[in-house]
Amino acid sequence: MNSFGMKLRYSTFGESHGKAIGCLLDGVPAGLDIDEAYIQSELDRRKPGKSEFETARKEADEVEILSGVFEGKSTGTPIAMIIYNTNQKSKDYTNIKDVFRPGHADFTYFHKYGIRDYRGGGRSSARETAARVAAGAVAKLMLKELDIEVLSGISEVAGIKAETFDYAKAKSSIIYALDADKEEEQKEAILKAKNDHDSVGGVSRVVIKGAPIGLGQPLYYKLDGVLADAMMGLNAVKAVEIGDGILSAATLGSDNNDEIRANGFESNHSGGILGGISNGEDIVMNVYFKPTPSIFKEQHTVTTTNEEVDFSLKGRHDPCVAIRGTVVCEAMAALVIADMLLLNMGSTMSGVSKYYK
Ligand SMILES: Cc1cc2nc3c(=O)[nH]c(=O)nc-3n(C[C@H](O)[C@H](O)[C@H](O)COP(=O)(O)O)c2cc1C
Ligand SMILES: C=C(O[C@@H]1CC(C(=O)O)=C[C@@H](OP(=O)(O)O)[C@H]1O)C(=O)O
Repeated sequence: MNSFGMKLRYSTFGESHGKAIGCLLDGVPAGLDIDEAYIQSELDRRKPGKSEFETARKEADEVEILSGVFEGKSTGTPIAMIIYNTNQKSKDYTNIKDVFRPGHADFTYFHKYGIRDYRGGGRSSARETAARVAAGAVAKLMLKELDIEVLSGISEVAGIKAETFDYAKAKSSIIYALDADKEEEQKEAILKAKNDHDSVGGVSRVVIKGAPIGLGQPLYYKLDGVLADAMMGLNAVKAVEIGDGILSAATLGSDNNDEIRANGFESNHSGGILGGISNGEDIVMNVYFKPTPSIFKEQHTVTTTNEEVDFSLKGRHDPCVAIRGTVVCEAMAALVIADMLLLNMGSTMSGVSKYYK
């Protein structure tokens, strides 16, 4: 179970090698056009097995809406969506039945729950993120009505950094690369690691365009805090930056401040958030993914009875999880922004009257 949000609440269910995964999204206002083809197109962007840069597990990720939608519109009741698993191949995982993969959640899940669902990591597999993308697609439909867009792409692979950020181009790139000049080098780094039975990390850059001034609560439930929580809650994410992020700790105030003119801000070092509240500029984040833990090199580990063993893994794994992870970052960002918008409707009297008119 995973949930966040004050007005727009969601949770997901299912395991990677179980029958199905899915989500329950509660709080979507009635009357929203639910474009099922759009929801499916978002799932298609994240689904596994599309290229050599991803896991070889092939899932169609066809989404079925079970509730909360009537004659193409949301009814204001919980929206449930389901995606059946079709390509599990659980026997590939029998050799990790009693051993913990270094870097994965196997060790901690076992010690916490005393149960070892070794079938592809069970609940801890990022297969679950398909359900997040389905929920996020509905949030994106809400945002579209308000001309708010969430975009993303890969800015970095194995330390090879993009110098330009072309979100339109990223949509057509097989690895969602933001910089056409760096794309080949980034692809080579992924394939080299894959051939070496290894993996690489990467960075997703996410931008939210068109968000109004005023999203986010001061002091608690801050927009930057909630966005960071949503991103850190994703599998393999190890750091999140808002705006200039880490760099800002090494800059002078005079360089870091975004000076203000009558027609707006002169720069956007803050990444569109001041005091936990959106300032009307683009909201910009960098989300850092570690290298895929499941690699095919021989490694030291221990068994469930704490015996030391050397083992080699089978199964189908992403050589760079950031590639598909970037689509999930967009979904999570959309859910946060939609939640903040709904929350804002009650933050002023005019918001309240507009909502209930
Ligand atoms: C889209 C996506 C795909 C992933 N694919 C794999 C994979 O194929 N193999 C793997 O071992 N980990 C994969 N991961 C990462 C693991 O799920 C993650 O590292 C694991 O659950 C442990 O959690 P932690 O890294 O957050 O500590 C993927 C993550 C994401 C976001
Ligand atoms: C199946 C997907 O990705 C999976 C994410 C994942 C992991 O450990 O996170 C491990 C691999 O699969 P399994 O759970 O079978 O080991 C990936 O193929 C998916 O994204 O749909």
